[in-house]
Amino acid sequence: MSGTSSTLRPPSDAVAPVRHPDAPAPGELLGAHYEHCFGCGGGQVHGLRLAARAGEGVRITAEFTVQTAHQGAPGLAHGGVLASALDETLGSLNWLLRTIAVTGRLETDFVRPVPVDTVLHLEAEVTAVAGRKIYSTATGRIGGPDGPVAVRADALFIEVKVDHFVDNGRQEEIQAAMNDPDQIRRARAFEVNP
Ligand SMILES: CCCCCCCCCCCCCC(=O)SCCNC(=O)CCNC(=O)[C@H](O)C(C)(C)COP(=O)(O)OP(=O)(O)OC[C@H]1O[C@@H](n2cnc3c(N)ncnc32)[C@H](O)[C@@H]1OP(=O)(O)O
Repeated sequence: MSGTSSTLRPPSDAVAPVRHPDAPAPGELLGAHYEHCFGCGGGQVHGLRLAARAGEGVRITAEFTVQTAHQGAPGLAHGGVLASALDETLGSLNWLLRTIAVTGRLETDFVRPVPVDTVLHLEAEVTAVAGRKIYSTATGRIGGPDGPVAVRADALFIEVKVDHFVDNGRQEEIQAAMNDPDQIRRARAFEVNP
C-alpha cells in the first residue's frame, strides 16, 4: 500500500503467522468478544454490530451496515466510524491466533465515500508476526465481496495479557466482566498460545 509508514513494515526477523489449531472453523461466526464493545457488541444502541466470520488460514471476513447514527457528512459514513470498522475487523484476527492483542497503530486509506445503508464487506489477514507484534491488513468493499474498494488499512497489534484490561479499565465494567461467566469464557479462549 502506498504511504504505509516504516513501522508497519515487518522487520527482517518476522515470521509467517500460524493459525491456532483450536481456532474457530472457516465460516464460523465469531460473535462478540465483549457485549458492550462499540464494534461488535449487541449492547450498544449505535454500535457497529459488526459480524465477523473465520476464514481460511489467518483471514477473517466481516459485514457492517452503515446506520443513520454513523453519519459524518449528510448521508455519508463518518471516517472515524469506518476506521472503527477496520479496527474491529483487524482485532477479530485475534480469534485465529488465540492471542489477546490491542491496536498499536492503524493507518487508513479512505478511497471512496460510503453512503448510509451501505453494507460494507470487510476482509482482513495477518501478514507477519515478530515477537509480540502482529502485522495485519484489511480492505472494505461496498455492497459485496467483489464490490469497489472504499477503505483499506494496515495495522500493528501488540500482544498483551488480560491484566492490560484489568489494570486499565474502569473498575465498574471490569468487575461486571469478571462476574460474567460468559465473558470469562470468551477471554480464556485467547489465553492459550501455540
Ligand atoms: C476481560 C476482557 C477481555 C477482552 C479480550 C478481548 C480484547 C480484544 C480487543 C480488540 C478491540 C479492537 C482493537 C482495539 O480497539 S484495541 C484499543 C485501542 N488500543 C489501545 O488502547 C492500546 C493503547 N496502547 C497501549 O496500551 C500500549 O502502547 C501497548 C500495549 C500497545 C504497547 O505498550 P507495551 O508497554 O506493552 O509495549 P512496548 O511499548 O514495549 O511496545 C512493544 C513493541 O511494539 C512497538 N510498538 C508499540 N506501539 C507502537 C506503535 N504505535 N507504532 C509502532 N510500534 C509500536 C514498540 O516499538 C515495541 O517494539 P520492539 O521494540 O519490541 O521492536
